[in-house]
Amino acid sequence: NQFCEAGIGYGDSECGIASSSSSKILIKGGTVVNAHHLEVADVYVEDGIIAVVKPNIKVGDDVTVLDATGKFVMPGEASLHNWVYNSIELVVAWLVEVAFGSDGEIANSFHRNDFKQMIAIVRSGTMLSIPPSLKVEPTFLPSKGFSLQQGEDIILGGIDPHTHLAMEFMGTVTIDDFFSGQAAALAGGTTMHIDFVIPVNGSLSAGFETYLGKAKRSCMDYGFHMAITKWDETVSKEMEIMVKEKGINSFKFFLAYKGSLMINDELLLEGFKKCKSLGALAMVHAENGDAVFEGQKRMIELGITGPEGHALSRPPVLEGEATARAIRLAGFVNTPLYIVHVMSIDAMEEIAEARKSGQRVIGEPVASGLVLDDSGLWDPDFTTAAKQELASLSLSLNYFLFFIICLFVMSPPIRAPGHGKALQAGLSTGILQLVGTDHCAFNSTQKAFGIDDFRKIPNGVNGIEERMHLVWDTMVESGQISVTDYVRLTSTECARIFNIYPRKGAILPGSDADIIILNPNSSFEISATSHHSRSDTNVFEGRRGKGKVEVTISGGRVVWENGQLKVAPGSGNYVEMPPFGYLFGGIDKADAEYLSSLRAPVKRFKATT
Ligand SMILES: NC(=O)NCCC(=O)O
Ligand SMILES: [Zn+2]
Repeated sequence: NQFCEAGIGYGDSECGIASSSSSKILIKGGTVVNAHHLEVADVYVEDGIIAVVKPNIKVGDDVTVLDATGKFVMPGEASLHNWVYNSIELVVAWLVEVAFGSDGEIANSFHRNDFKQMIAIVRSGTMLSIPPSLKVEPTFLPSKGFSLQQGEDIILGGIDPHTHLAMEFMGTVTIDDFFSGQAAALAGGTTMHIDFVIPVNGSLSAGFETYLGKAKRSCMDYGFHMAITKWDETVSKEMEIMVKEKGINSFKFFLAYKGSLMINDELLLEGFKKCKSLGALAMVHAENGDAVFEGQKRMIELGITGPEGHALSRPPVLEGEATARAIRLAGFVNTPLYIVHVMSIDAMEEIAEARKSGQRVIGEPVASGLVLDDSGLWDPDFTTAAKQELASLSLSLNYFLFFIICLFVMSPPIRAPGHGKALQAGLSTGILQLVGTDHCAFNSTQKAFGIDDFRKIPNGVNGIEERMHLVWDTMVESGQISVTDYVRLTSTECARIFNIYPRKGAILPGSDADIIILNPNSSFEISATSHHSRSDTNVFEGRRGKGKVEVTISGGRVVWENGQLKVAPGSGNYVEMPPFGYLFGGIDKADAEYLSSLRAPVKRFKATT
């Protein structure tokens, strides 16, 4: 039903089952964009797979035809089924949430906001009418050598390499689960994401099973990375099982979050060695956790307990230090390294140096780090905008300001103006390789855990729904990157790094039919009142830009069209990712060359007396 499909259901019992019938789709007249090439062509999809990409495909009447003339078609996926709108169910669920979730004035105030959003979603719900199907004529088989025309566009569905759905973190759980987070993703043109499994009491297998359970309500394809939070023989053996039997080919090490997820350099080295032997990619959250801990103490001693203390306690230099350390240790082991959420010039410069010297280091900026800055924390005019909202929500000014500022709390912090622009330049010049989100959303009630102490504000911001629009507007519209670069940075490079290309990340015959149609002449506006995340806030609130994802096709089914989502829990699939991706090519040769260059051990003869 619509309640479920809008991503705001609270239990399986309320949610409908996705249609399992396959569909045939022809996307007509768009500009098909791959990372390597752009062409005006039609795309014919059957049984969830791209079957033909060529101009002027003729089809029969059992095929759904989508007109993409004047638009870009890029990698994405869709699921057709009827959905029923039930506002009573929605309001009851909201009342339950208020009854069980209210904790004081702040919580209740923001539940009122929840309600406003829910009503807005309910009011906007309508059924999608699907155009009559047309039959495919057997003469239209994959072919090469057709001529290009000017003017229309189709684009690959985005892949988000970095999300945290249903994650237990800092005493709470992220507000978006695998259903609501993925519904939001699809509405924004992302058709696959890779989430981080957190081990349960250090057990990788238990963590994996737990996350498979969380992902049961998935409505699009997803893969897993896995965090390593301790080290012993069991962890080492389990890493092997994860890679060889469970489809995981990347492990993340946290150098921050002292006392919880953080590991030390000894463990990092063991982890890097193991990753290398398995052909698995090592990933690092790069901040010096010991120094952050010291910085936090310093802030509290200075009486700085508000959210600005978060940024002040973990400055860019601590991100730069940890990035440099991780890079050097990965270089020492000679294994490829992926730095997640690069937020500062300091970290980016370390990556640039390493890449210049030939080291295999991948840098991932995230949507928030690229387009936001920390000025909201310091700008005196900021209160003006806040007061206007305040009037409509009848909140106290202090609480309202506090929430707005808390929203921006993530780690590493969103930096001062200048860092984001530099990260954009890093992306356009190849220093950084792909864009993620680190979608780790909380609602205002959860952010309020840190009302008296910034160290208790759950770290994380949204982005899974906004990334494709923000990168298009910020990077393509401004002329910093081309349309093919856009596909590379938001989809193809992720698929290549995690070794699932060209099944994902390409519009080619045989690839999964994960496709979006993006209209470059349309525009978007971001707001918590219209987004599909369960959060009652949006860190990009009020942002407008050009370029709109008008259609999302996931696994060959239209899931987003005319501003309506048509998804159901349980329709998404786990994508296994094999080890030894392209980053591992030649590592063995480099090792052999290193060994042969040692001229050691030196043979020494003991002097006889
Ligand atoms: N980044 C953040 O603030 N939250 C998510 C956990 C992490 O990736 O560090
Ligand atoms: Zn992180």
